[in-house]
Amino acid sequence: MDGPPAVIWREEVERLLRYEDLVPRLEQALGLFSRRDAAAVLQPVRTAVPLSKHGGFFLLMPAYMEQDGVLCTKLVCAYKREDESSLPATQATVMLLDPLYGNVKAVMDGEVITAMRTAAVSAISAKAGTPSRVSRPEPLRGLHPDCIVVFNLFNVRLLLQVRVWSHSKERAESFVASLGGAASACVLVEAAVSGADAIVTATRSTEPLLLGRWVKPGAHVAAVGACRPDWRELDDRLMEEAVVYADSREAAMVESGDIILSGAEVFAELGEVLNGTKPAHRDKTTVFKSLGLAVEDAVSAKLVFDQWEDRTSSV
Ligand SMILES: NC(=O)C1=CN([C@@H]2O[C@H](COP(=O)(O)OP(=O)(O)OC[C@H]3O[C@@H](n4cnc5c(N)ncnc54)[C@H](O)[C@@H]3O)[C@@H](O)[C@H]2O)C=CC1
Ligand SMILES: O=C([O-])C1=[NH+]CCC1
Repeated sequence: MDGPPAVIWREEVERLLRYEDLVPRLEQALGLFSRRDAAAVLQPVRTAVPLSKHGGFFLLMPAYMEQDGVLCTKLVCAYKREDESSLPATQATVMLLDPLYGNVKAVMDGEVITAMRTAAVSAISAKAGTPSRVSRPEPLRGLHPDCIVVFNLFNVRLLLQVRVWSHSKERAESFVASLGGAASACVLVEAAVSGADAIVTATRSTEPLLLGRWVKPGAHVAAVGACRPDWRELDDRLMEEAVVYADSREAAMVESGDIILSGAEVFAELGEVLNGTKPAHRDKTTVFKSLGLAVEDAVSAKLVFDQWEDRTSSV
């Protein structure tokens, strides 16, 4: 495509990206990534530039999928500080390029892509790591449509009850309200997680806030925050007792405070489980350390761009 890049912003990305298209592409991309086949995926560990003065960091996340003809990079800034700004703590922009000439085909909002692909990968990990005994025939009703789509897609029908904790009571309550009411806010982390089959941590905490002694044996934890080597969400006990999975081994050894500081070993990548080369220990306590992969953004951006081109050419 000649000419200036397409600019595809937030509302349009929200309209164009659907979990039912995204999830199979992510499963495939995670599997390809874990094969370490350079013709399928070339993705270095991302470049991180600390923004110490502002309590944040800047990440450059390139990926090249030769066989699929996808060349992409995401620029993302994430902050741990709390302030009065209404701007989100994680801000991202994705650029899709033509690998043949290097011209930029599209510049698109990366916040929706980041939020959706991260949630979908957590659901993929829960599908792999949650004991089958918690399955039930019908998902909990009344949840936000996004949750229902993700959980239905995977047959992860374990939502008997949803409990939410935030260090801000107002945020926990507003999140519960956004889920459609079929959830409850808890004042203590322990109350939110005790007895749970699946736990998601997605905070900007730099200290452990989920303690192993609260986690039911056999539970699955998707740990999404703590993406810097000195940040933590999970304590040493949980890291020692769990079988630990990660999206990328190399990234985990460089970026994950929960893994580096606890000395835990990464048993397998999620892609290896999806490829069938490593087992999912469903009946043990499992931790999936999510850091976020450029290849997840690349397949998401390709989906958005293909849909955008289809719509534009049919007008
Ligand atoms: N694994 C992945 O693929 C991705 C990870 N992230 C990471 O996930 C985390 C959450 O990101 P967003 O949802 O964009 O941020 P957010 O600001 O929307 O949500 C983070 C929540 O953490 C809370 N928080 C802040 N400090 C805390 C503390 N000390 N203890 C407990 N809670 C605290 C905030 O009040 C807020 O409710 C960040 O660490 C971010 O870097 C973000 C995007 C992708
Ligand atoms: O993958 C991602 O986009 C991010 N991981 C940590 C902060 C943002």
